[in-house]
Amino acid sequence: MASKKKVCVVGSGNWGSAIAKIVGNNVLAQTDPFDTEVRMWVFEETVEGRKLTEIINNDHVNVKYLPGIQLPKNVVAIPDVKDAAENADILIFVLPHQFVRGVCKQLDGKVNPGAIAVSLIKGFDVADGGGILLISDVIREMLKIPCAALMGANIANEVAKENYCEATIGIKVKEHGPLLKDLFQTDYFRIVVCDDETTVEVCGALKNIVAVGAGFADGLGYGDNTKAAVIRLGLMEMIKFCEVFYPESNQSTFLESCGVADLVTTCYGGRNRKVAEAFVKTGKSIEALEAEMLNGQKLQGPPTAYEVNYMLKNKKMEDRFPLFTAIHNICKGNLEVQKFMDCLKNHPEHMSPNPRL
Ligand SMILES: NC(=O)c1ccc[n+]([C@@H]2O[C@H](COP(=O)([O-])OP(=O)(O)OC[C@H]3O[C@@H](n4cnc5c(N)ncnc54)[C@H](O)[C@@H]3O)[C@@H](O)[C@H]2O)c1
Ligand SMILES: O=P(O)(O)OC[C@H](O)CO
Repeated sequence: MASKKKVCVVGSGNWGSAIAKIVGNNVLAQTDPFDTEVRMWVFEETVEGRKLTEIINNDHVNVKYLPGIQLPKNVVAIPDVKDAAENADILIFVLPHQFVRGVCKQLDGKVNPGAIAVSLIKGFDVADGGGILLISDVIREMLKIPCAALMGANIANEVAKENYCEATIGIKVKEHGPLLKDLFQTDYFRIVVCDDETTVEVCGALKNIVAVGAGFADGLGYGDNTKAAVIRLGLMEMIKFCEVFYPESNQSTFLESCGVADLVTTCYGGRNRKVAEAFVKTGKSIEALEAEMLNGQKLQGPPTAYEVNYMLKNKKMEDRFPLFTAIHNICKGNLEVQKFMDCLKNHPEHMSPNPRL
């Protein structure tokens, strides 16, 4: 008889904890093929005098990152990532993208060579030579295991409350589709599997930049029509980005939850939007507001804007992506936020002749 598949969640922030709830319940309901214990790596910290791992293992709540939500008792918090990942068959990577290399370094040579990974991480990694890497590429290259991606319109607090939503799993290895769908799907979290893993992941990363722009528009006092324009121009740049840098990309993937749906939800309900609005209204730095407003949660939009700009600048292509470029420059203090409206008004999408006619 084949041994049961052991699952490890690498990360335990807001989304990491919400997904551990789903996966913990799903493995209990499907003891074939899954082992009933789900190990969750927790970056240890002290919360009100107690270790966070101790709180999660005794009270079954991540009081810091997902307060008020009961985690299943079979989700076991472990402070050492090597112990958490030991012998795992499925590794779910779900941590802020700025930490992924450091965590993979700790896991180097320690993961089961037959394991598969799935990345829920939104962002890029800057590469030598002026380019960027997908986070799944970093995981594949550092751990030498295959990696899928799960992205979608999934604000963690809403998913944790079991409000209906959808997600997209992008795979490169066909057999991973049904297994991962069984692991993640519930009646309130509906999954579509597609074979365009790259676009799934690129959408998840880029929409966070657009969400920062949506927050700027909100902070400047504009209404929903303006935000819709930010979303549309952002979407056009996302599509162009895939056409230019990932020509194998399939445009129909933008219609999955990982595409337009995630863009919309993030531009209305996400953390990037919220902090960007406060940036305009308070004049404080993004870093200060992240610390002040998010209680340890991390923004992905501003670092992703930097990573994208790093590549665009190196390739002398900033002017082809003026929205992404302006958002990065505003975050860095190189452009006044009031100039954001000029960026929208003068966007090449409005120039004649219309490139699509
Ligand atoms: N929160 C959401 O609604 C949501 C939804 C979908 C996808 N995502 C994506 O999931 C990924 C993880 O997001 P999240 O919301 O779970 O995290 P989060 O924003 O809650 O980040 C906090 C986590 O980072 C950990 N951390 C802090 N310092 C660290 C360090 N030096 N090294 C390693 N870990 C450290 C903390 O312990 C905590 O677990 C991100 O890429 C995010 O874009 C988030
Ligand atoms: O809160 P944000 O802005 O990090 O966005 C959360 C998720 O990515 C939405 O799917």
